[in-house]
Amino acid sequence: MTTIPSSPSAADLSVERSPSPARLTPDQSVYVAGHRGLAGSAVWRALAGRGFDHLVGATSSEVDLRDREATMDFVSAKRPDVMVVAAARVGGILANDTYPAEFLSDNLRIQVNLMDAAREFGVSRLLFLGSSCIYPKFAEQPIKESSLLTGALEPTNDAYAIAKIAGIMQVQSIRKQYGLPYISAMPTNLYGPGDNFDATNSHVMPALIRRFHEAKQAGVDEVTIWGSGTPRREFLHVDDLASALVFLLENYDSPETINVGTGIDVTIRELAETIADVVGWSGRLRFDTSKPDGTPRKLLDVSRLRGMGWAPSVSLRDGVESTYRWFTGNLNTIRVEDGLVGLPTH
Ligand SMILES: NC(=O)C1=CN([C@@H]2O[C@H](COP(=O)(O)OP(=O)(O)OC[C@H]3O[C@@H](n4cnc5c(N)ncnc54)[C@H](OP(=O)(O)O)[C@@H]3O)[C@@H](O)[C@H]2O)C=CC1
Ligand SMILES: C[C@H]1O[C@H](OP(=O)(O)OP(=O)(O)OC[C@H]2O[C@@H](n3cnc4c(=O)[nH]c(N)nc43)[C@H](O)[C@@H]2O)[C@@H](O)[C@@H](O)C1=O
Repeated sequence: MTTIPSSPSAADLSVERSPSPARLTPDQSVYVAGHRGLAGSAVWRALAGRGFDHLVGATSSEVDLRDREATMDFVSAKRPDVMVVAAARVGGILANDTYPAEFLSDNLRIQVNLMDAAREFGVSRLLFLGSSCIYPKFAEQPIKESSLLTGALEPTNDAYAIAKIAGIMQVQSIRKQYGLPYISAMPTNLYGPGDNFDATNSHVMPALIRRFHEAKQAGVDEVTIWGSGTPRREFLHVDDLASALVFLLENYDSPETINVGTGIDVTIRELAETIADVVGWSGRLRFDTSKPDGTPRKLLDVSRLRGMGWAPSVSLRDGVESTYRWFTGNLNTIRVEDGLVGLPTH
């Protein structure tokens, strides 16, 4: 188990803090694109908790961000001061592997439309959310931001990764050509309240929370885990993500993307055992190796962000426990595309 690296010296601190960050102030209007999602809803909660009461949001049925005209019209009408780009087509390993055409097309259109509109209609500060899948499949671990584009991508999510890399390039191009302080951040695997708990298209954490819960409810004594259980993943609670993103909006102004994570990873088997223990289920784990493992390891080097003075606060055990409490308290409203055991299909 890797321990979180100690914070570098004060000298390093001066290297990363921007000379004049465009500070966030509660009187500013902030458009959180994707404000109902796992990450977007956490950012919304974090800003609201800091007294931001000019928050702007729209559902995908109100404004389909793949539609350029609708996106331009919305941003032109709202004229936000700040934009957080947390809207995207998102899914786990099987969803990415099954629908690469939509993951590429939808995400390119959403981010291009949003960032073109931001530049055109005077958004003074923007943060684009990428993902740790942008890095090479066999990047040296922990993965530094400088390893971007130094090797082949993981095939199960290369379409999504290319879209995200294009988003980083769009931020850098707007900075270079228009001089706007737009930034991008690369989070590790996220989890927490508001996640997508669909059995097939979700990420591993919500998928297993639901699967162990349903196994406990149904009294079954075996649960299937996809893959071999040997891949390692790093998991950041989404409230820690939101805290990091607000910190970056206030303190970071560089073209280089920046990793956001905990610096600690576990095997999928260890994760499954933790979730089973939290849910209170005991039985046999069966590993279905017909399902893809994906990248063997995806541990981010978070020393730059740590060196700026930010640190996560939610441990994996505490995060799984609080997420499971949220899950059981919101069974009637959680996002699934099929029915939960004992509940009608939404
Ligand atoms: N989940 C994870 O593990 C990780 C996520 N990220 C990144 O964080 C960001 C958010 O991901 P996450 O919160 O997990 O995703 P979610 O699926 O939870 O939320 C995505 C949001 O995007 C909105 N959206 C999707 N398509 C459209 C559209 N066509 N028009 C308008 N809005 C749309 C949805 O709106 P609505 O609800 O109204 O339909 C939803 O609010 C993404 O950029 C993702 O790449 C990065 C690393 C890890
Ligand atoms: C954030 C990141 O998320 C995706 O990459 P990923 O980290 O591989 O995503 P994942 O959470 O779906 O899987 C993690 C591991 O877990 C194993 N696993 C076991 N059992 C289940 C299971 O039941 N569901 C899922 N989804 N995975 C399972 C699974 O086999 C794999 O080895 C990218 O597509 C992209 O979206 C991206 O950027």
